[in-house]
Amino acid sequence: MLPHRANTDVKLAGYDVPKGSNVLVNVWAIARNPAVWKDPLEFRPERFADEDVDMKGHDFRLLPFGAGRRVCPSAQLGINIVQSILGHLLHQFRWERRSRVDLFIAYPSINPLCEEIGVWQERNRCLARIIFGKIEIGVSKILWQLVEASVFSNLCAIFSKI
Ligand code: HEM
Repeated sequence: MLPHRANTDVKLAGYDVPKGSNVLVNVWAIARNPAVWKDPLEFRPERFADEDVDMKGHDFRLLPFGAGRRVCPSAQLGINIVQSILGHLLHQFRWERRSRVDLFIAYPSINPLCEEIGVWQERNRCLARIIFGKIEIGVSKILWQLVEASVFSNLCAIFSKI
């Protein structure tokens, strides 16, 4: 989330937050808090199917689009884009799942599968790979490229020539 600023003195969870303070909500830590999520380091996306979790800022356990007055105004557009990209990828390419071990995400320094801490994150290793002829591409890598540069159509054009 972007930095927010307290526009009044406020007491939050027992802490005094003076007016004018810059507040950084550590969404990374919330998402990995075992008090919030069961087995938080386990890559188990179906956990979201088991629970009714709002992701547009009403459920503070999951805040991909932030929350409050500065919540992402294009949350629904973002969701639609990601779903569309994923649908195209699943439809157009043959997928293979890597070993079970590779599906786990661990804290940095414990495991080479770690993520770097930063404004955004990219997995060190891919969770799956796309096979296209002799070419293999890590999914995290390709998704990264798609989101960053919107190169999906270019990518398809390139692949169709190989
Ligand atoms: C999956 C895609 C997206 C994600 C995960 C995302 C996430 C976020 C997050 C976390 C914030 C900060 C909210 C906060 O600090 O409380 C934000 C703000 C914002 N996003 Fe997005 N966003 C996405 C797509 C988009 C798209 C497609 C657009 C525009 C077409 C967009 C426009 C904005 C704008 C203008 C803000 C600033 C809002 C403000 O400060 O009032 N976002 N987004």
